[in-house]
Amino acid sequence: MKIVATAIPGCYQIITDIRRDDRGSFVKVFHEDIFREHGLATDFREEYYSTSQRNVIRGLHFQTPPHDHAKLVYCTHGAVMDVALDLRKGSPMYGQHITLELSAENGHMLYLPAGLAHGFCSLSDQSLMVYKVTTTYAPNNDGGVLWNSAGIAWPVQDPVMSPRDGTFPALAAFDSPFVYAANAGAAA
Ligand SMILES: Cc1cn([C@H]2C[C@H](O)[C@@H](COP(=O)(O)OP(=O)(O)O[C@H]3O[C@@H](C)C(=O)[C@@H](O)[C@H]3O)O2)c(=O)[nH]c1=O
Repeated sequence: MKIVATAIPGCYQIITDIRRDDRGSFVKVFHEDIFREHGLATDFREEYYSTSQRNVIRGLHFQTPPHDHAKLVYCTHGAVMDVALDLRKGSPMYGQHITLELSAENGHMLYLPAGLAHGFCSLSDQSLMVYKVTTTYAPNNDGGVLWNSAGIAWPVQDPVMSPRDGTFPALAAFDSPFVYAANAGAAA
């Protein structure tokens, strides 16, 4: 696997080696030594997945301190436009985002340090997204920023969304509890 820096400090695109043969494919998604060498968290505590139909947008989500976490995401079926938004006060990229395509075809993953919001738009009829996070689910610390308030060029204007995702504050009104630290890649 190749770990590639993005414009957001501590946030990495991870390019996996997809080994294809007559049976199908084989993809390694986690290697503790390689993650550690690059300063990425390795202490994942929970793992989950979701499926989304075409034009679904989920996000932009995070957990607040002290339950904030680093997150590794990848798509094992279909394709998504994935987004990471930097919410760390003092970060040179505060309020800015990156987008990249994650798909079963390209096998790319995204690693988000704590303090970033995450979201995606499903580009295929079915997208299966898998997550690993370094803290467990804390419903009272589960928050978000409004999907269309951060200048993201979403491919749909009228997405399928959860009611909750429409209630989050706009980025401009969001008082961030996250603070930028130089060792941004590590878990909280
Ligand atoms: C995130 C989460 C949700 N839930 C529950 C709450 C709810 O009943 C149901 C669905 O939750 P949500 O609507 O929040 O699911 P969803 O909108 O898919 O939330 C996800 O969005 C993407 C963008 C992320 O980055 C993820 O970390 C996560 O926040 O599952 C858990 O039990 N554990 C969890 O860790």
